[in-house]
Amino acid sequence: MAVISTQGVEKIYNPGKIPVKALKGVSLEIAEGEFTAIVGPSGSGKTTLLNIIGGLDRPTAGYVEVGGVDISGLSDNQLIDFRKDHIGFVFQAYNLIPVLTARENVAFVMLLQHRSAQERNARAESLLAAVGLSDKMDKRPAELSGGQQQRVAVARALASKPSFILADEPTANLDSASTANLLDIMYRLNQEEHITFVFSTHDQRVIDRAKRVVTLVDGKIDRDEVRG
Ligand SMILES: Nc1ncnc2c1ncn2[C@@H]1O[C@H](COP(=O)(O)OP(=O)(O)OP(=O)(O)O)[C@@H](O)[C@H]1O
Repeated sequence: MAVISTQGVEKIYNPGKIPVKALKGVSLEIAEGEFTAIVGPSGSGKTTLLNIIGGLDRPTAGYVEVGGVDISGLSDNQLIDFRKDHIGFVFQAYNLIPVLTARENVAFVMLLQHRSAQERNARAESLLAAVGLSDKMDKRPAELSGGQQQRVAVARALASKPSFILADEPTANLDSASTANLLDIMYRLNQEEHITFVFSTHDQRVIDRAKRVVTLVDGKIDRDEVRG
């Protein structure tokens, strides 16, 4: 079954007098368990597409279904609830909360879902252990390296038990050791927990690990390659 389905998605930004056509009819199906990279030149529409799939932005035209729900039919409030329950984000715009520890950052998402304190703590600890941060649970973001912060972001994205994880440039600004580490974690979660990952990237090391590579050029899908 498709977890994500877009049909003829168009996005026109109109900040000034000249409209910018960021997406020009994108039709894409992502099945459960995929580990898919969205690649393409700067400005080709990767972030715009992820924002639309994640319900952070609405398309100008076209249809978006996530987990069988037509998200274009949801009100803004319904969309907020839908995102919270179904989608894990590892976005740069979704930074960690600086005054909270790693454990509290992960647990916070579950507080919004009204889970018990016991469940929040237990799950936060097991997720942070899964991303190799057992010894950093009580550190605040400023006390962690960029790679460690990204791993907290992955743990936080998983906390809500989402249908899938969207990651916008998850390895941007990471050194090679942190990139390899984060990729291993994402890959393992995909293989062992069957969590669907869709991520945009410029990073060849990340592209090399993807099982499917969708290339956007100028707002359209130029290539869609599934690897064996
Ligand atoms: N909020 C906005 N208002 C106006 N134009 C925008 C906005 N966001 C993006 N654009 C434009 O839409 C096009 C696609 O941008 P987008 O950020 O989706 O590309 P991208 O492939 O993610 O780029 P990069 O790899 O540089 O992050 C670009 O021409 C960009 O300038």
